[in-house]
Amino acid sequence: MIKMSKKKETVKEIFASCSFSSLGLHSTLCDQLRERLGFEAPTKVQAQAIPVILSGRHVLVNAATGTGKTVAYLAPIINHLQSYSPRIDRSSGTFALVLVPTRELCLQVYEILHKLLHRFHWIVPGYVMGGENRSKEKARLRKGISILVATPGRLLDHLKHTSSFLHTNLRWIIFDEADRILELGFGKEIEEILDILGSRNIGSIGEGNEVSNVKRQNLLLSATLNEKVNHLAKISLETPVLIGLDEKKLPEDKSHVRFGSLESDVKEEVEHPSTTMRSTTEDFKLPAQLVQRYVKVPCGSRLAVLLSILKHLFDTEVSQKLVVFFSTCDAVDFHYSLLSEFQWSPHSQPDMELKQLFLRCKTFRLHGNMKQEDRRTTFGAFKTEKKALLLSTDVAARGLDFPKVKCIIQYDSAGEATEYVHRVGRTARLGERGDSLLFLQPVEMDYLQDLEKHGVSLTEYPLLKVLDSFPLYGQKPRVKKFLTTESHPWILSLQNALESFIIHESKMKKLAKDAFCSWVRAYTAHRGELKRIFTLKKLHLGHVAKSFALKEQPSLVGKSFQKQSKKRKRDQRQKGQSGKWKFPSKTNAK
Ligand SMILES: Nc1ncnc2c1ncn2[C@@H]1O[C@H](COP(=O)(O)OP(=O)(O)OP(=O)(O)O)[C@@H](O)[C@H]1O
Repeated sequence: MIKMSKKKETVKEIFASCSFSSLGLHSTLCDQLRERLGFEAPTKVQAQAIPVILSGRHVLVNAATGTGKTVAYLAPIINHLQSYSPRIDRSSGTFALVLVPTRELCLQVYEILHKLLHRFHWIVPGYVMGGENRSKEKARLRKGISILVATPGRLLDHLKHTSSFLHTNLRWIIFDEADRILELGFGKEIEEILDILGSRNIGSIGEGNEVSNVKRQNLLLSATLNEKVNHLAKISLETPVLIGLDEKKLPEDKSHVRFGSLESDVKEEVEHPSTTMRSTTEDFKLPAQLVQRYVKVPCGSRLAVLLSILKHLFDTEVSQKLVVFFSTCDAVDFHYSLLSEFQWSPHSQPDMELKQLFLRCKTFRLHGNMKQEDRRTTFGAFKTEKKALLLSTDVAARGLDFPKVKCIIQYDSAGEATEYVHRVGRTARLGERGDSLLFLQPVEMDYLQDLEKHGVSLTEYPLLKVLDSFPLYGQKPRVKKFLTTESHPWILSLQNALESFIIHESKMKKLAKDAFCSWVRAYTAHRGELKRIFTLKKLHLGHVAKSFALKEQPSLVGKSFQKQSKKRKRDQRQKGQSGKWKFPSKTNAK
């Protein structure tokens, strides 16, 4: 009963009490929303944004994760394009450009677009993104794409080198997940794109400029706001309508919403944030129904605790879908192989043979070093599963919409609070219930205060209670005796089993060593204030090794470490030269 009314309350908080048609959308489009996507009524963000976007104003949307921002911008654009008379066709080139930070998000937006355009066959959707075949993309651009979804690096490439890419009719530029685009280091590319398209704010965008005669309308969407987003808003939006922003976040003079002086550059803004929209702690928008917890785990027991919690979650809930975030690609690979191969039955005596896979659920992995095709397959497969586990780097943290994910585990801390918010935003979407769990070592507990400063507060996860619930050799541990995690018999036995598994499998040992080295490197890459909390000096590297089930600490000056450093530098050089994928300093991180 209580559950029902809570659900109703959440529905009320998320959805608006109007219909799509009352917002001014064409009836065929409303039918598509209902039939193809199953959307009966608009979310609040959609109800606010759609009429404003239909009116032609520039818009900045700052709304919580999973509140329906994608349709909020796609629907009004389609609505405009379907009404053009005479009808547009492929030969008119591109009318709308949706910029997204990652390839997965590119495909996700394209999929929704494709569904919405089902009955508007003359409006052609398409995408271009890193990792895809350039010549095939060129051919598609030559034929004409009306609404183009793109990652910035590849788009810039085509703008410079694909002469048949027609964009003189361009009317809309949309920055989806703008904060992420900028964090990935695409700021320069974005400015160049705006310049080439004649869409940089120099008073009146798109009017009378040399590139286009079409009146431009730019839209910027972001679940978090910061100085960089602020700068992008300043250079790309003209007197925008702000949606989802609290009064207190607006600049003093609300009648003329401005974003700092046009002469100022990013640096100036960082130094004088008061001249711009305030980027404060309140900028984080989290779904109200999200239950956020942390678990305090000594370094050496981290792996055993992670596996125990996963087992507990998958054993107690039939349809469990879960994402675990790691700091590096190597860590994802190691844990993925471990979970796919590690067999252990707690019911059998240590020397007996009876074994079964420790975690019985489908496990997937996703990170930036995987082949594009594998990334695509994982993305599609995890979406449709009902019971599954995804191990991922931050490549999955932004914008991706995996239906029915019940829990997010941040095994390695996200570092920046914005990243924390985006990771947990993969659950509790659109009013659904969701849990998040953050792993912290005792020396990292100050991170909670850092999150608190951003209005994010977490409660403690009852770890010992969960560990006590596991029967060991058919018996439950005698609860009162074991007051610490590391001395808990379940953890001790599991850790032993993990270590002896790794020591006997040379492939696993290699993966564990590589993961250890990249983990250490990523740990040292925390920046600013976070460096004080996540300090390698405070850690015992032997304990870190244990968290990769290694009995001994691998050498950090050994071959493997040097090889990885060289590979990293080589990768960075290549990425820098091609201007494709640039990541923040966290190595092996995506
Ligand atoms: N009006 C609606 N009715 C029902 N479901 C909806 C509606 N609008 C969006 N959804 C669903 O809600 C989920 C979240 O939507 P979407 O991915 O657009 O959110 P978002 O705000 O962009 O999230 P993020 O900030 O994480 O990118 C998706 O599964 C989408 O299909």
